[in-house]
Amino acid sequence: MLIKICGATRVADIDLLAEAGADLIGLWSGVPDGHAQLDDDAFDRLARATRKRGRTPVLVTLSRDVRGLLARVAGSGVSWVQLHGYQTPATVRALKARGLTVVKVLHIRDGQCLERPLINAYQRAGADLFLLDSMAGGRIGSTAHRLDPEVAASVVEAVDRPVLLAGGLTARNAGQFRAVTRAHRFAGIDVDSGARDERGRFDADAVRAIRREWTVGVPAA
Ligand SMILES: O=C(O)c1ccccc1NCC(=O)[C@H](O)[C@H](O)COP(=O)(O)O
Repeated sequence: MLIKICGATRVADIDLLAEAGADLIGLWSGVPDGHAQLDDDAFDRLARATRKRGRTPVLVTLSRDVRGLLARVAGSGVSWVQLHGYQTPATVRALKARGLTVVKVLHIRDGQCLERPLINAYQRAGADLFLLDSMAGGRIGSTAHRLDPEVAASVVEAVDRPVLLAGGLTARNAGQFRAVTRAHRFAGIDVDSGARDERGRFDADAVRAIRREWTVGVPAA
């Protein structure tokens, strides 16, 4: 299974996350006012540092501007894109046409998956993976709001692509999601808040504990 940690802003973050066991590292571009938004130079530098450490950088974005996204991936050599906003299936198709690996986020609010009617269209457009994330307090990411395990299990059953879970995940709540982690489509987890200390800095012990607890009983890929 994959461990994705989201929101690196410094090369020191990349060093820490790579050493602690992250497989994928989320770098933000096109997230206005986001706490981990990067300018283009910083994005390229952190993408290079991530690859140099043998990890996969992921462009995490709210943007619907396909030309802008293609320019960003061309400039940085990043090949994974996480569409975290309300991008359409057409956006997924346009990115897939350029050979990118596309992760489409499905938002869960009040127990409902907002994009459920679009799941088949995203699949036909070529989405490689889905990422389930919780919405809370008007925010659509890094909410630290725990996804409901039963709702997560029902969405995982409804899709035909591998799924990453997100939304308030920590080492401590791994046990609540065993029904999901045993599912054939479960591909891994994505964490921001739960990988940080009280000052908001990434915490290597927290990342190691997340890896240890979430891989219990999950066959190695
Ligand atoms: O954090 C945001 O506000 C955000 C905004 C736009 C795109 C992505 C965003 N968050 C990134 C993530 O993918 C987080 O890792 C995910 O939401 C899980 O966060 P957390 O619940 O804090 O573990």
